[in-house]
Amino acid sequence: MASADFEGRTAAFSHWFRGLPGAVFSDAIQIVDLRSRGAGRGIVATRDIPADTTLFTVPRSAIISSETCGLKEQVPALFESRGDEDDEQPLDSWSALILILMYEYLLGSQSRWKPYMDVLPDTFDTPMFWSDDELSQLQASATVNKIGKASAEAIFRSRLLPAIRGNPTIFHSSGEYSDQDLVRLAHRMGSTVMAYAFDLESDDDEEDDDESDGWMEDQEGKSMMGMVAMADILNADAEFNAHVNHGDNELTVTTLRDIKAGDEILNHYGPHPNSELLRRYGYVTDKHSRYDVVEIPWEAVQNSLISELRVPREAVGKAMETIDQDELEDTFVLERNSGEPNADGTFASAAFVEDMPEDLKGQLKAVVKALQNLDGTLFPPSKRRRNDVIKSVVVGALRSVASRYSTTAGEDEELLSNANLDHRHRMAVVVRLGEKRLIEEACARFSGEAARDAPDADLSETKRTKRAG
Ligand SMILES: C[S@@+](CC[C@H](N)C(=O)[O-])C[C@H]1O[C@@H](n2cnc3c(N)ncnc32)[C@H](O)[C@@H]1O
Repeated sequence: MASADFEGRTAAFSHWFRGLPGAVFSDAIQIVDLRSRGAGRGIVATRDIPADTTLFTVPRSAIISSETCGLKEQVPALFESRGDEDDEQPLDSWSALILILMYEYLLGSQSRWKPYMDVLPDTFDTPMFWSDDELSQLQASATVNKIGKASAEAIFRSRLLPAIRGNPTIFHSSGEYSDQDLVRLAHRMGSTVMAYAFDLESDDDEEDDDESDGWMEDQEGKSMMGMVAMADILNADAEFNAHVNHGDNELTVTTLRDIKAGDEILNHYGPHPNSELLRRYGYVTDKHSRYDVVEIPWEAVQNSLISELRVPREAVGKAMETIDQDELEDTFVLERNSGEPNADGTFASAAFVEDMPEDLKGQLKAVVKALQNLDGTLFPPSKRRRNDVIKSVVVGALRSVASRYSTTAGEDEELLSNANLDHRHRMAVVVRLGEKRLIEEACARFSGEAARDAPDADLSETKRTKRAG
C-alpha cells in the first residue's frame, strides 16, 4: 500500500473511531506506521504513561459481530438451526464472522465500518499464502501439515458460497464476482478473522478464562467472535504491556506497567510457539521462541527403541499389541516449562526443558514393560537402568527428528546473519531454528540425566571428585 494511501486510511480510521459514541482514545498514544519492520500499523506512547492507565475504550456497539451486523436481521436462517441436516445448522462462529466481513466488504462505501474495513489487510504473510518453495523452507517443522487451506476452502464452497448466491440482493454487488473471486475473498476474510478477531468474552467468563486475553481461540463455533476496531491495531509479543478488559458495554485497553514515551503498546496473543504465531498471524518474534514445540512421532521413538535395545521390530510390534490400542498415541509434543507471565506482562523466569512429554514417558514405559514381559532378559532388573534406557531412547528419537531438517542450527544462524534474507525465508528459518534448539536443549538435558542416573557414571564421578580432592 502506497504511503499516502496508508496514512490517509490511518487518519480516516482514527477520525472515524474518535467519533464513535462512547469511544475514548487517549492523547498519550498514537497509531504509527511500522511497515519498515514488517509490523504494519501499531500504537505507540507519545509520552510516559503510568501503569493502570486507560488507553482507549471500544463501545461494544462498534464491534463487527453477528449481534451488530445487519446480515443477521436480513437472513436470520444463516444464524439459526432450521432442522437436523448438516446444511440446516447455523454457521459456526468462525464462518459466520467471515461471511459478515464479506457482506460488509461487498457493501463498499455503504458499510458503516468502511473506514475500519479500509485499514484491514488485503495480503498476508501466513503460510496459507506461501508458495511451495517458501513452504519448503520450514523443512521438517510439523506446522507444514497444519495450514488447512483445502479444508477452509471446502467450508467456503459448501457453506459460504451458497449463502451468498442464495441472497444476491443482500450480498450487494456479489453478482459481479465469480465463484473463484468469492472464494478468494473468503480466504482473505478468513485470514483476517484468524489474525484480528477477538473471542468476545462476557464479564462473567473473564474470571475463569485465563486463555490468551480473549484472542480468538475458538473455531468450533461455541463463543461469539467479533472484530474490535482499534484493539486490533495493537501488535503483540510474548512480553507485553497492555491488556484488553471485556466489560458489559465496552472493551477497555489499559497499561499493565509504566510505559516510556516512544514505546510500542503491546497486547498478548497467547503463549504461542513461533510456528503457531506464523500460522495464525504471519510473524515470529525472538521472545516467542521460549514457547517453541517439537512434535516427536512415535515411529521415531520406536525405531530408536529397536536400535537402542537391539530387539527385533516384531518384538516391539508384539509388545504394543498387548497394550490397549486406545491408549497409544502417534505423536508427542516436546516443550519447555515456560511458566506464566507476571501480572505486569513480563516474564517471570527463563524457560527450560524440564522433562520429556509425560504421555511419551508413559507410553514408552508401558512398551518397555510389555517387552520385558515377553522377554525378561531384555532389560537389567534395576529400575534406574530402565529409566536410563528410556532417556537414551528419547534422545535417539530426537536426534532422528533433528536429522529430518536439511540444515544444521549453525547453518540457520549463518543465514539469519544475512540482512538481505527474504522476509518469509527469514521467518521460516526462525521457526525451524527454534525447533532445532529445543531438540538440542532436550538432548543435552536427557543425556546429562541419563549419564547422571547411570550407576557407573555415578561411580566415575565420585572417583574423579576424590582424585581432584
Ligand atoms: C491484530 S493485528 C495488529 C495490527 C496490524 N499490525 C495492522 O497493521 O493491522 C495482527 C497482525 O499484526 C502483525 N503483528 C502483530 N504483532 C507483531 C509483531 N510483534 N511484529 C510484527 N508483526 C506483528 C501481524 O501481521 C499480525 O497478523
